Amino acid sequence: MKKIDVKNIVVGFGKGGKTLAKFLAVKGESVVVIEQSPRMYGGTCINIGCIPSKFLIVNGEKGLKFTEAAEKKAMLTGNLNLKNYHMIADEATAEVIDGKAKFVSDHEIEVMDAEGEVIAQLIGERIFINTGATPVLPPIPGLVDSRNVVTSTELMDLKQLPEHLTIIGSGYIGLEFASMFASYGSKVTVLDIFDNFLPRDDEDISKLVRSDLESRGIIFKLGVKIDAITDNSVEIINKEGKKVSILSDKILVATGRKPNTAGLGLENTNIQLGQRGEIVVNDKLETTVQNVWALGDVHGGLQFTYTSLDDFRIVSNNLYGDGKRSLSDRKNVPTSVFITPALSKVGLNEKDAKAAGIDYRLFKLAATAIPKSAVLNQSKGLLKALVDPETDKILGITIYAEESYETINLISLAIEVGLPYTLLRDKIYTHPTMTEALNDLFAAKNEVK
Ligand SMILES: Cc1cc2nc3c(=O)[nH]c(=O)nc-3n(C[C@H](O)[C@H](O)[C@H](O)COP(=O)(O)OP(=O)(O)OC[C@H]3O[C@@H](n4cnc5c(N)ncnc54)[C@H](O)[C@@H]3O)c2cc1C
Ligand SMILES: NC(=O)c1ccc[n+]([C@@H]2O[C@H](COP(=O)([O-])OP(=O)(O)OC[C@H]3O[C@@H](n4cnc5c(N)ncnc54)[C@H](O)[C@@H]3O)[C@@H](O)[C@H]2O)c1
Repeated sequence: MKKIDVKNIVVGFGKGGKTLAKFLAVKGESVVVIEQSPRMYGGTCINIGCIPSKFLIVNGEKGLKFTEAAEKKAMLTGNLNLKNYHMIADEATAEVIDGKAKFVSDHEIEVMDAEGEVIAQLIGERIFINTGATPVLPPIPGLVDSRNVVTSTELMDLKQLPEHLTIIGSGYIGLEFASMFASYGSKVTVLDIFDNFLPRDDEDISKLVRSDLESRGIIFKLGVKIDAITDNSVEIINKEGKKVSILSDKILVATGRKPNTAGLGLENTNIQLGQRGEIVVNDKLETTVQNVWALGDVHGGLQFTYTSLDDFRIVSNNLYGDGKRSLSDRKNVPTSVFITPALSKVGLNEKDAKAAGIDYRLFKLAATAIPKSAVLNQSKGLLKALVDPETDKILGITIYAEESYETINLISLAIEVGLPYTLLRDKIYTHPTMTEALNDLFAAKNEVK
C-alpha cells in the first residue's frame, strides 16, 4: 500500500480543484488529486453535466437523431476526460490516484478501491475538498425500486429515445431536459410540488416561458403530490385532489443536488457540516480545520461550474496573491437556463426590487423586434431591464431570448463597473446580433411608465 506525505491533496477532480491542482503543480509543489471514478476525471461539468447536456440540447435543435447525438456526446466527453486526466497527471510534481477518499483525521486520508480495500494512505499539509454534489432522491414510494427512474447522468447515456418522459422537478435540470427531449421528439410531462413556476422570475417572464414550452408539447402539472412510482407510471394527486396516472417509460428525478459529503469520513475530523450536509466555510473558503479548504458545490453555495472556478481564484489569491478575494466580493453572478430560447439573468428583477423597496425605471422589449431573431428563426422572448432613477446605473436584466447566455455576460460586466444604461444604449454593436438589442431596449420608447 502506498503511504504518501504530500504538500497538497485535492479530494475530487472538480472544476475548482483541478484548476488549483494544475496551478500548484506548475509552481513545482507536490499535489495528489484523488478521484473516485475514472469516468469523472475533470468532474461533473465535462462528463455528466454542462457540456454533454448542452451538446445534446444544441444537436436536438439542429434536428440530429437522439441515438446519433448520444454517440457523438460520448466521444466528446471521452476526449475531454482524457485531456483533463493528462492536464494533471503529466505534471512532474502531480499524481492522480483512483479511489474513494475518506478522512481518518484532520490531515490524514485513506483511499479505497471499488471493493473498499484501502490502497493508499496520505498525509497532506494542505487539503482542498472538491467533491461536488449528488442528486436528491425524494422519499416517494416506489422511486428507488422502479426500473425506469433515472438521474440526469443515466438519461444522457440512454441508447434509445424515451417515448414518454416524465420529469420530477421544474428547476434548471428539469426545464433544460424537458426542452432537450421535446426537441428529440419525446412526449414530456413535468411535475413539481410547487405551483409557482420559475418562482424567482417576474410573472410576465415565467408565464411566457411556460406557454412557449407548452407550445412545443411539454405538459406541466404543477402543485401536485407524487403518490407513487411504478416501472411505467407516475401516480399523482392533482390540485383538485384527483388521482392521475402518467404513463412514463423513463422518469427523470431532478429535485435538486445536495453537497457530496456522505462517506467522506468527516466525522473523524473537526470539519464542521451545516444542516444540508454542506461543509461550513468562511469568506475565504477555509473550513473549520486550519489548512483545509472546500471548493465548489460541496460548500453549499451556488451550484455552477463558473462559481467553482471562482472558488479556485479565491483560494489561489489567498495563498499566493494579494489576499483580497473572498466570497463576499462575488457579486452580480449571471445565470442562464439553456432552454430554447435561453433564459438569462443578472442583478435585480422587478420582483427583487419590489421586495427590497428599491426604486427603478423599467425598460422592456419583445425579442421579435430584434433583427437577428428573424435570422435565427426564433422570435420568441422578452427582455427586461431595471435602471436606477438617480444614477442611471443598471440594476439588473432578464433576457429571455436567443443567445442570451452570451449577451448576459456583457451586462454583468456593465453592472460590475457601474456603467450608465445610456452607454449601452448608444454603443456601436455589430449587426445582426442579439447584443444590438441593447440599443433598442434602452430607447426612450421602450421605457414602461
Ligand atoms: C445535468 C447537469 C447540467 C449542468 N449544467 C450546468 C451548466 O450548464 N452550467 C453550469 O455552470 N453548471 C451546470 N451544472 C452544475 C455544475 O456541473 C456543477 O455546479 C459543477 O460541475 C460543480 O463542480 P465542483 O467543482 O463542485 O465539483 P464536481 O465537478 O462535481 O467534481 C466533484 C468530483 O469529486 C469526485 N468525488 C466525490 N466524492 C469523492 C470521494 N470521496 N473521493 C474521491 N473523489 C470523489 C466526484 O466523482 C467528482 O468527479 C450542471 C449540473 C448537472 C448535473
Ligand atoms: N444552466 C445551468 O447553469 C445549470 C443547469 C443544470 C443544473 N444546474 C445546477 O444544478 C443544480 C441542480 O439542478 P436541479 O434542477 O436538480 O435543482 P433545482 O433546485 O434547480 O430544481 C429542483 C426542482 O425540484 C422541485 N422539487 C423538489 N422536491 C420535489 C418533489 N419531491 N417533487 C416534485 N418536485 C420537487 C423544486 O420545487 C424545484 O423546482 C441547480 O440548482 C443549478 O445550480 C445549472
